Amino acid sequence: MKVATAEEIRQLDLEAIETIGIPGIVLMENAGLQVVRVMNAHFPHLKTQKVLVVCGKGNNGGDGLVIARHLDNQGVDVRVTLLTEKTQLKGEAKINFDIAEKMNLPIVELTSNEQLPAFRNLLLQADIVVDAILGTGLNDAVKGFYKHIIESINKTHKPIIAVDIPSGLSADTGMVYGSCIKADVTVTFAIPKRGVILYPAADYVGNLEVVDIGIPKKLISSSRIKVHLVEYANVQGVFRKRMPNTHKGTYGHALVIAGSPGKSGAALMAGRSALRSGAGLVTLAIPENLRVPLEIPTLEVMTTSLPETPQGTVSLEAYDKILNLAQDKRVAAIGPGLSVHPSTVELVLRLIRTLEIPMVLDADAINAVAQNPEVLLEAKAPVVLTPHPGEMARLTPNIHVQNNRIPVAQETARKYNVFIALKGVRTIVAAPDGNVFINPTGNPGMATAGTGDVLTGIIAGLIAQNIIPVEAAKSGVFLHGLAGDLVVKDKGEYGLLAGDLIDAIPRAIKFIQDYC
Ligand SMILES: NC(=O)C1=CN([C@@H]2O[C@H](COP(=O)(O)OP(=O)(O)OC[C@H]3O[C@@H](n4cnc5c(N)ncnc54)[C@H](O)[C@@H]3O)[C@@H](O)[C@H]2O)[C@H](O)CC1
Ligand SMILES: [K+]
Repeated sequence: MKVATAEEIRQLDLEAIETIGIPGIVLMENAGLQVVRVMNAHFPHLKTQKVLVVCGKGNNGGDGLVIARHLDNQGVDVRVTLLTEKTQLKGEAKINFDIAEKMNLPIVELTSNEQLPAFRNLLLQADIVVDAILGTGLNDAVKGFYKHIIESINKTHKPIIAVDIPSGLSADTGMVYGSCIKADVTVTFAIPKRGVILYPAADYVGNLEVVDIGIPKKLISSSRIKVHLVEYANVQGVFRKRMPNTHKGTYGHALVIAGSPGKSGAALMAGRSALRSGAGLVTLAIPENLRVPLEIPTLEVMTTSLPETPQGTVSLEAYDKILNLAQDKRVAAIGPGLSVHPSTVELVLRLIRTLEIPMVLDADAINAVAQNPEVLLEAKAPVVLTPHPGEMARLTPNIHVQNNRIPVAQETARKYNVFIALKGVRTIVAAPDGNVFINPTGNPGMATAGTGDVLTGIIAGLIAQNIIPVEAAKSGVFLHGLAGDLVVKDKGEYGLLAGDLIDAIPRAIKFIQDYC
């Protein structure tokens, strides 16, 4: 599903009105009716409830007036507060105000702080509040009178239905500036806006309902919107049923270059995750000193040892051996627990320049790249990077990563011609062609050591099976989060171990396959 900025949805709205000829008043009517439908679904006893609809001065307020009219038609006890003088209303919002006035709906104009006690009184009498104060037209942090109104609504702890987006939320960034309505249900129109998907703003959304307001689907699919929310249907094609006449060679061989003293677990987890994701074979290339300790726990994963530095990390001297090892592999995962020893860093940079198989770079491989990001432009094969926000910041030192997750990932992917999976709540996968995929799976239980190594192994395991990098990154991130969700369903969030995730991968794959 596409995910819009305020400008993109405005553009779609305009095209529906001007190019297709659907009058704006029709879109607003549909929007209002859909909110009423969702309210009826959420509140079976709506008819016995008192609803306060709080309307701002723009089209979001116009939607509110449509909602109030239809609730009144249903026999609901509805009141409207208009946070502007009626003379300020324009266009469709004014038309709907005039209709509501002629229908004798109880509308109170409230425009100043002196009237806040009257507003609080109305709030006290209400059972449900409809937030139609501000939508995608928000252009600044909410201050003054609007801020007081929003804070009064939040304080009542009554169910709040937000129209399109909770008022105060930036549709574009996922940030909340000033005050914001904390909704129980948000009914967003046509397609979700970035702000209702991304955190921290997503915390204000409650249950998200995406409703059709009559903007033609073809307009949406042909629009230039490049940001998507990943859904089950988008990843099911990656996990197809296997053909009977196949063998482990069919599912590819992954090379994992990882580990250093004290970090053998990272290597092992990446290797096991690649196998759990369906790779036919995995070879773990580790520094010599880890070979014996890893011999027993690796079981299904093969190991091979590499020349090491005096500190026991993989050294530049391993270069020729790795080139040889890469000959019959479909992918190389590089980085988990590798260290940033200068010789190791030099090795990583040389491998990026010369390997001719796709690479998944994580952890210390990303730290190596951060020393010279231009090396990515010399890569001969596709590169997937899986940075957490701290690693991303090392690649893009002048930008605040967490406040700009989509643009940072998108621009870095374009600039260096790589695929990026920027980890964190709502992992962002960005491709060099500008496409961005927001991942909905995962949970805070996964904020624990080693889950990043698991993701690296999953993506490598999928590429080993000839899944193209963008699909491997997108579906790998989805699978990883889903495995975490399944574990949490059984065991709760506390004490989840990365190893639990690895064991849940097959179940998560089956869950995706069976989902309908
Ligand atoms: N295709 C659709 O999705 C449709 C959406 N509709 C609804 O229209 C709004 C967007 O309407 P718009 O008039 O552009 O903006 P708003 O109603 O959000 O508010 C604009 C209004 O508020 C002022 N303002 C902006 N920021 C602030 C602030 N921080 N404090 C105070 N006032 C502020 C601004 O100056 C304007 O006057 C969309 O969300 C949907 O709800 C259509 O109904 C149907 C099609
Ligand atoms: K709103």
